[in-house]
Amino acid sequence: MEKITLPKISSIQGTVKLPGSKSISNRSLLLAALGEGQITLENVLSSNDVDRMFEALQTLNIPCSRNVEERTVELQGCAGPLPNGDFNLYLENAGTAVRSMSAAICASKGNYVIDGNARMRERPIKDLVDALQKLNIDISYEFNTDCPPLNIKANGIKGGVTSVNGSVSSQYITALLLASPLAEDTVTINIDGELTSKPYVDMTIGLMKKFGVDVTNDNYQTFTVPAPQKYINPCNFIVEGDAGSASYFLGAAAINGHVKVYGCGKDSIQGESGFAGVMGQMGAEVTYGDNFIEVKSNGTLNGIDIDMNTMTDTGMTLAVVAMFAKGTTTIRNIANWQVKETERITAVATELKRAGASVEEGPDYLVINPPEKILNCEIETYDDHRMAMAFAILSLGTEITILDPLCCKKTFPDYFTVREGLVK
Ligand SMILES: O=C(O)C1=C[C@@H](OP(=O)(O)O)[C@@H](O)[C@H](O)C1
Ligand SMILES: C=C(OP(=O)(O)O)C(=O)O
Repeated sequence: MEKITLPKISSIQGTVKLPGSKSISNRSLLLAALGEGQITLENVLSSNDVDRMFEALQTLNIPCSRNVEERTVELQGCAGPLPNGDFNLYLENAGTAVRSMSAAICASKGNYVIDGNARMRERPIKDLVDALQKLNIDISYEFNTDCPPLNIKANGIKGGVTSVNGSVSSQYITALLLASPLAEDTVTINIDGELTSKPYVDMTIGLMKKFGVDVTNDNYQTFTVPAPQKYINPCNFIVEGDAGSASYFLGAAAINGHVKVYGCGKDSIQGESGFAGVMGQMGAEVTYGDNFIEVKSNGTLNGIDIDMNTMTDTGMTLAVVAMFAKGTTTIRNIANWQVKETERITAVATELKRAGASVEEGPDYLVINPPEKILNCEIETYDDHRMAMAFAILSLGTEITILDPLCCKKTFPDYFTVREGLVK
């Protein structure tokens, strides 16, 4: 579909059963593959990012089967490193899959190529490669670009001390952590600079614990993973609903409506679940339950000045909600938005301006002043699922056209259908 024109709507109302979290689906698939025993994963997301991870496990000949309708995956783990051999893995633009697989495969023995689509070939991975090279792993770039494709001549991980820049992506630290129990000896990871997106590292450590492995976190500056340790698969594991996907409905409800999302609640392991709290700070009525989050509009939203480093994905939803708030919204500490699906600071600023806002764009911040009236226009999405999903919220103010809306298939293929069921 080339574009979708969304008519102006007055409110958004209803309940949503959330699709599984992309981050938890991809972590649990890899953990299950490394773990000992048979496991059933439930509520696994079906979307490009997770499909590529599942296919990679199939390519590696890991015994696994999937029922997409029932959202389940059955898998027999390797009880240690992934299979040895020579394999090429294509992971499209799935950062979670490319980064974690690049480190995990180093524990095996063989020649592996890890590649992605054109945008993935522009997304930096040097910090992770440097950190792996410091552990004496033979990993290099196919084209000398500091980006995938990567060539890995894997011969196990000995262990030892490494360091990694923490300011570009937490996924590098997640990748090192997930692979470290497979080493022959303890791995110590020192973080250079301030670690970005910390809740994603907490998620990694929490899930490693669920699969039987301990990590010591010394104030996000040093992580120590005693090795070797074996991952043990629990019999079954339920993937939480995706808090990032929830934000498009909860953000719209904060403007005008009432939405309850199921599958993710007050004890969520996803930092992005804090997004509803941000809506609360702006003036919406918010309830966190055991397995739901509910947002009701309270009439007026006020602009906010906020550090969104811990909610890097839902910060984009906030930028669009800001178009409906009274006063200025400033979103800070978001430098790494530029190395994601697109250069997100620039993309968000450009499209908000197209819809009439006055926006100041900095290297790590956005200042958004909403227009008196949101303009009916065509929104470019830059092959970024979150651009398509977040900018659909503008339909609460005007008819809006979203170009290439199906780029949402990266994490939420049904987004526009589910949204349609809620519009009033
Ligand atoms: O570890 C993860 O699952 C993720 C970490 C975040 O990336 P950064 O650490 O690069 O901010 C986030 O943007 C991404 O969607 C998922
Ligand atoms: C940054 C994102 O994805 P990735 O896992 O590819 O980094 C995202 O989903 O917003």
